[in-house]
Amino acid sequence: EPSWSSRAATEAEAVAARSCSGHGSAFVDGILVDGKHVCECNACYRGPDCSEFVQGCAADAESGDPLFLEPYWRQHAASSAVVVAGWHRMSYQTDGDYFISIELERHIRKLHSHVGNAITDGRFIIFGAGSTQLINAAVHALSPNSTVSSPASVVASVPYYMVYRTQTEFFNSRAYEWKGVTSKWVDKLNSSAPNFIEFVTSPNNPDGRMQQPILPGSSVIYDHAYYWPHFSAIKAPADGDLMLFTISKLTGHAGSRFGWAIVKDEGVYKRMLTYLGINTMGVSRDTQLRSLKLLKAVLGEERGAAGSIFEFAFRTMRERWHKLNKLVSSSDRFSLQQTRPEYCNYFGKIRDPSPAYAWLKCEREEDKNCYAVLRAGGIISRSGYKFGADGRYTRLSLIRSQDDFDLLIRRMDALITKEKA
Ligand SMILES: C=C(NCc1c(COP(=O)(O)O)cnc(C)c1O)C(=O)O
Repeated sequence: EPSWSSRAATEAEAVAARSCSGHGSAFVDGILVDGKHVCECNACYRGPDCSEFVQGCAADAESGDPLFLEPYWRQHAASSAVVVAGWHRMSYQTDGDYFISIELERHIRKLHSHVGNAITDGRFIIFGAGSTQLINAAVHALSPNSTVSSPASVVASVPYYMVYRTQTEFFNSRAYEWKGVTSKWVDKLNSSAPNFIEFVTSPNNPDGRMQQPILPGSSVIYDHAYYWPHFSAIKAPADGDLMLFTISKLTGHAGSRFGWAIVKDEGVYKRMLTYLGINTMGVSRDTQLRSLKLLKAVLGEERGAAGSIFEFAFRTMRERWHKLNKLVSSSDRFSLQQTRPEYCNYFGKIRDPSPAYAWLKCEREEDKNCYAVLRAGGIISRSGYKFGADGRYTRLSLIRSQDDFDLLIRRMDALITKEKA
């Protein structure tokens, strides 16, 4: 009698065996045509096995969809797969308090200690459905009770990740309000800014800069989504009062919707827990199971070993940055953010830049809308306007699939070559 899990394993193996020419994937929960799971193709590929390139297709460099890590997980299939029993954690309750898995929290602390990118001792950890859910949970927790106090002012430095603004405006709470660019307030305020909540993204999305708070006395939400060896030298463990991390940019599993916050103050932590309890009663237990499996795979590898996730991710991002930088440096029409090699505690050496995004500037006077210039060249980017910046800038995502990146380079090369003709 086959074991109860063998049917699930057989089904997963059969779907994994489906060839999509390396330009797509079939999924166990994908749709079936003639009893077979269809191939879901990467952008610009089509056909039953995704083998057909769509001529003239625009390169998609718009979102930070972290598929650059998919090849790594295909190479580590056995250590990262998990079977979910039909009776797995059916209860609302988990073994830990507040809908949090004890083992997953323990592995997160172990991971930060291994990488050396954050202090977790003496801090509280809370889970969110992506760090996206924790962004507003943190704003809520840091805002004063609106019945007794004026609303908190939420600010961020340009260029900033737009969700800080779009969420704050969307929730339209009496407890807080979006007040725009941090630097605008530095001169206006007297010595301290007790009622300000400042987002500090470090490394920054879109330009990769390491950032520090600039408003004295503000409450700070440090967003360290990209503070991993993939994208940044690890210079010291982050030690902020409230820090956000996400599995999306660590393992690439944006679809699992798992992020966490590391919080120093117990009152702030409790208010975030209340938010998560009321909002969703915690993060899916299936997602917590899978996230634990992925972190165990990551922690099972030797520091910086060839083929380990941090080595694979850094090598991939460094090569992509090097290729794009070389191309753009040959043009006087475009320029990129300044980067330089830095010493990394994780790898124990000086390492080349490997940012997740290119912050591209159109240098010609007439090119006021850089997004449009690239779009005309068959490249979909994310306009600087969306980061509160000038339209002369636009962001290129470098963390997407190899197909997306290869096409981006092809289109960028053609655009630059044409400019020289
Ligand atoms: C996907 C993109 N950003 C994800 C992101 C997030 C959201 O990550 P999730 O944990 O996947 O919800 C949070 N913080 C920063 C600074 C981010 O850049 C993007 O910018 O295209």
